[in-house]
Amino acid sequence: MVPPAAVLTDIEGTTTPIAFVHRVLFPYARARLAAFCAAHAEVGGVPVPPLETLYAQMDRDEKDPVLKTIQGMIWEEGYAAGELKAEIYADVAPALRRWARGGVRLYVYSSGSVPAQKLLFGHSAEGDLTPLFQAYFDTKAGPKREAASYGAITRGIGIPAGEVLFLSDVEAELDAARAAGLRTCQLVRPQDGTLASARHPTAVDFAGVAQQFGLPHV
Ligand SMILES: CSCCC(=O)C(=O)COP(=O)(O)O
Ligand SMILES: [Mg+2]
Repeated sequence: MVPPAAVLTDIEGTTTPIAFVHRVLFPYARARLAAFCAAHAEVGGVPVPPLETLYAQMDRDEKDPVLKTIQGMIWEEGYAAGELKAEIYADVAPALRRWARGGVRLYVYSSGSVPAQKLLFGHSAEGDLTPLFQAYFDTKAGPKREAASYGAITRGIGIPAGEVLFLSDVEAELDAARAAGLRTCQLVRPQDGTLASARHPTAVDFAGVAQQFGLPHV
C-alpha cells in the first residue's frame, strides 16, 4: 500500500480526549463568557451575540464561528496565565514527529478556531507541537460534515485528495471526507467511548494508524 503523502487530523476525540474539551475547555470559556461580553461589543468586526444566545449555542455544542472565535480568545488568556494546559493523547506527539521526519505533510481540521487550534498544540504537555503542522483549517473551510469542505482543503494545500489521510472519531466527518476522495481512518479511543464505524478503517491510536497505512512507525 502506498502511504499517504499528507495527514489531516481532527482534534476532539482524535488527538485530544473529548473530556478535556467538554470538561475543561468549554467550562473555562463558559465561566468567563459574561465578563468577555461586557468587555467586547464585537469580535473581528462581527457584533457579539447576546449572552443568552451564546449560552444556548454552547448547550447545543453548536460550531458557530463567532462562538468559536470567542472561546479561542478566552482560552488564550487561560493558556497565557498558565491556567490551561492542553491534553493530547500520549501516542500523538511521537507519531506526528515520526511522520513529519519521514516527509509526511501534517494538517489540522477542527471546528475550533485556527487560533484556538494553535494554542492547543502550542501548550501541550509534550511541548510546542505547532512546528509539526503545515497549516490549520477551521469552519472557514466549510462544515466538517460536508464533502465540499474537504475538496476546498485539498485544493488549498495542493495535494490530490487520494493522497490525503483524514483522521477523525466522527463517522459523518469521515463519510464527507471519503466522498471528496480522501482516505479515512476512524480513531476509536476507549477513553472517549467512540463507537466503531462499519464503513471506515479504525485504529485505537496513532501507532495503529501508522501500521495500517504504511506511515513511519517503530
Ligand atoms: C481547538 S480545541 C477546541 C475544539 C472545539 O472547540 C470543538 O468544537 C471541537 O471540534 P472538533 O472539530 O475538533 O471535534
Ligand atoms: Mg472529533
